[in-house]
Amino acid sequence: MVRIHPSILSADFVNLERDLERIASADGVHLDVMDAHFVPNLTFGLPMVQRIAEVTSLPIDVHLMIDDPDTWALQYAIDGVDSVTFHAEATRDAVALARELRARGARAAIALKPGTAVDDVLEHLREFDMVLVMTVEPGFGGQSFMPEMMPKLQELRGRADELGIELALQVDGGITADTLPIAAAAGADVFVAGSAVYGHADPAERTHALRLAAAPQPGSLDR
Ligand SMILES: O=C(CO)[C@H](O)[C@H](O)COP(=O)(O)O
Ligand SMILES: [Co+2]
Repeated sequence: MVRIHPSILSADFVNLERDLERIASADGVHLDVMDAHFVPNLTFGLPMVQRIAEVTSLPIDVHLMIDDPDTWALQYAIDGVDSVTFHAEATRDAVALARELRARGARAAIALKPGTAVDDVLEHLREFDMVLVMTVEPGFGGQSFMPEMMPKLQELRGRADELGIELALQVDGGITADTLPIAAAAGADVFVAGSAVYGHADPAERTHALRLAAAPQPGSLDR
């Protein structure tokens, strides 16, 4: 099943409740937590995630771009948070952290920066509910999609199919109505979009346009 998860990174933080209502037809909302250490940008932390969880009924997908998620990620497994994603590059023991997140009722997800290979994740694929393949360098919205990440998606989807496990494959960075079908064809099924949704006057319409872009076209060989 295709899922569209707008990122509020490009929303109006002063009118956030209004901007959340504008994406009511989405499947989830993606919250980018950045600490100005793991990535060279600073956004928000747990108090903001807690408050958003109080005002939206959308499942929340937290993307932690922070150092030391082994220490901090569990705090984000609160009511309303569907999945917590931590970066492979920042984590000491990804399997242990994923198990702890699951024990707390959150879906566990691991993210890979563009320069990070899939090998370690492939070895432990059953431990994760979702893998996030970054299609930009994490830190900022509005960057260009990296099509060279598609083999990672193909490899992950192939291994998940071999193992017979349900694995969500998320892409984040530069997703538009033009790039989404490329990622979908490579095996992605959860699509994060920040500027493609909130960089336009009508985020509801843009959310709908992304969903249409994800629908298999007649005659295509897409999954
Ligand atoms: O994790 C992120 C950046 O590190 C954001 O989720 C992502 O970049 C969304 O922005 P856009 O769709 O504009 O690329
Ligand atoms: Co993100």
